[in-house]
Amino acid sequence: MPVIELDSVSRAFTVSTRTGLRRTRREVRAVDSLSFTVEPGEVMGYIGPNGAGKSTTIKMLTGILVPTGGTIRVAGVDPSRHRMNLAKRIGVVFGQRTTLWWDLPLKDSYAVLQKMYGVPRARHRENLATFVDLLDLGHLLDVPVRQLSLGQRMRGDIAAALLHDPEIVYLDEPTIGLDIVSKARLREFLAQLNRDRGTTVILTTHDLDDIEALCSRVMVIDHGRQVYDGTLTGLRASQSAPRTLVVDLATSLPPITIQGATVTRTDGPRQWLSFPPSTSAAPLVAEIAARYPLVDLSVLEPPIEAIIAKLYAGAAR
Ligand SMILES: Nc1ncnc2c1ncn2[C@@H]1O[C@H](COP(=O)(O)OP(=O)(O)OP(=O)(O)O)[C@@H](O)[C@H]1O
Repeated sequence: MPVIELDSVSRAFTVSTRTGLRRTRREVRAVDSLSFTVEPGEVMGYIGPNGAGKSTTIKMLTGILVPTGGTIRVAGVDPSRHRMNLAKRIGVVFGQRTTLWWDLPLKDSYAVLQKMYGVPRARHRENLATFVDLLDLGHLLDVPVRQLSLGQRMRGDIAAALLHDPEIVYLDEPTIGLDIVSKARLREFLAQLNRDRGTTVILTTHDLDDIEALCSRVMVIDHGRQVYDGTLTGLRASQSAPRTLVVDLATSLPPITIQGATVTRTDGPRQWLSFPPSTSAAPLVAEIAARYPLVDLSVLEPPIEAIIAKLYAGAAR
């Protein structure tokens, strides 16, 4: 049974603008007839250009905002009507701002959260020990949040969002501003959380490496409407961006001729062959190996940034 269900969900805002003495009001449809379901344990990337409606969707899923149309169920309940009860079953991390108490040491914030959520002491201790270990928070527990670096604070925030064992976690730009090593560690942690605890994760990000590293499913929205829902592989195929087979031959040769692929570049014994996204590389490799002195090879996928840019541009048109 889905843990998240949206049926024709819309959210409109009335914005007023002033030109000279005239004030005009117009309606902005931040989310427009959105329908989708998420199964328990899924890790879904939720992406779209600026102003696409991602934060508005997440706010409706947490019950902060009420839809102006359609219905939402999260963990079986309407989020805006059961916001307090639902809070015990979800975790939220906003990369841009902390939910921790600025002047308190991390460990005091965690103690407050344990009381707020009514987490049994033994379970709290167990969870805290796990997250302190996995997120390397041991040396930071006595430090007031205001003194933490961005990466340290983010790790602290993620532990805070998970201490009450939520079934669903919404992460809004969790790796924003982090260095490469911190990003990699955070992604590893989230993957492990999903693997070990079956936590459902909805991840909003502009960092497509987050999506590549974590998400079995990606949903793209633009102007409040869904423009793609499926796997990353499917997304690549849908935009028909070609894949590239890079072959290293024993010697420099003129461009090789293979059915179903075209040489786009050569550099000494290395040649780049472009082939359609719907095709498997296996028969091409077999043919090249049979006819040419093949030493090594690799397959390059089209950069995901290029595919997303193409998709956004298409949706905008
Ligand atoms: N409280 C509000 N009042 C008026 N308009 C709003 C409000 N909140 C959002 N909007 C508008 O709704 C649209 C969607 O905004 P939203 O913040 O959901 O986008 P987003 O996809 O999260 O963008 P970003 O990637 O920039 O964070 C935008 O046009 C935004 O200006």
